[in-house]
Amino acid sequence: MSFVIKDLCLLSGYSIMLLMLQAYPVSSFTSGLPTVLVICGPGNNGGDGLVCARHLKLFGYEPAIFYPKRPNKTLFENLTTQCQKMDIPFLSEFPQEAEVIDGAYNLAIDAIFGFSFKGAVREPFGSILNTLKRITIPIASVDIPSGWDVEKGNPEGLQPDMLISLTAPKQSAVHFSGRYHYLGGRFVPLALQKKYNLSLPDYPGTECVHRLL
Ligand SMILES: NC(=O)C1=CN([C@@H]2O[C@H](COP(=O)(O)OP(=O)(O)OC[C@H]3O[C@@H](n4cnc5c(N)ncnc54)[C@H](O)[C@@H]3O)[C@@H](O)[C@H]2O)[C@H](O)CC1
Repeated sequence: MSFVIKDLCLLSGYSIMLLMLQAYPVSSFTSGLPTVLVICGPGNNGGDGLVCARHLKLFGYEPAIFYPKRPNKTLFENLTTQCQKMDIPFLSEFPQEAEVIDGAYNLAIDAIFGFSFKGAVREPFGSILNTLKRITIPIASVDIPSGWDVEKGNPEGLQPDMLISLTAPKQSAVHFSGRYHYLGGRFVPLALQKKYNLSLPDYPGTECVHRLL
């Protein structure tokens, strides 16, 4: 099972990076390399963020990672080591002021929570989300905007510029009001698509991503 999750994290992170390239190309940033703040949560959504950061670095972005709750699991330890070996900085503290983030970064990736988020947000993530709600640089959320109920969304929560649904959009995606909605990942075997009656797009050729909005 962990092998499957690892593969899916790798594919998800790679898809996320492809979508960032499409929506926010490096060439569109005129003053130096685009800096990206990647905020990673404690589960697989955070793992997607780590993989994404690594690929962004390979494609000319300057990612920095904030990863405050690191699970004691080989998969996440290995993903962390890979980022460290690529000289991607890990922040020891999260900037409290939205203006500091706006001044230091061009983009933010919200890889805090995905479909297993439940209940009231626990610290340190409550404070982090409150700060993220006040930043003005674009936020790209992985799978579900963090703090949203997987089905009902959260009108008071983060309102990202980009949503990257993985495998299939979750029900809360109908409440997304940002500019870009992409579907990343081409992971579902036909048998599962049939079993759950999923209506997924065709991915032409070797495409792994699909623009929905
Ligand atoms: N095919 C796919 O769709 C794939 C999706 N992937 C990504 O994995 C996440 C789901 O991962 P999972 O580990 O199940 O959960 P999360 O990352 O959403 O978070 C679990 C983590 O968060 C903690 N937590 C839950 N609620 C709270 C709360 N209220 N306050 C604080 N902390 C909370 C919980 O304790 C866990 O530690 C999915 O969305 C995709 O992004 C994979 O890449 C595989 C393919």
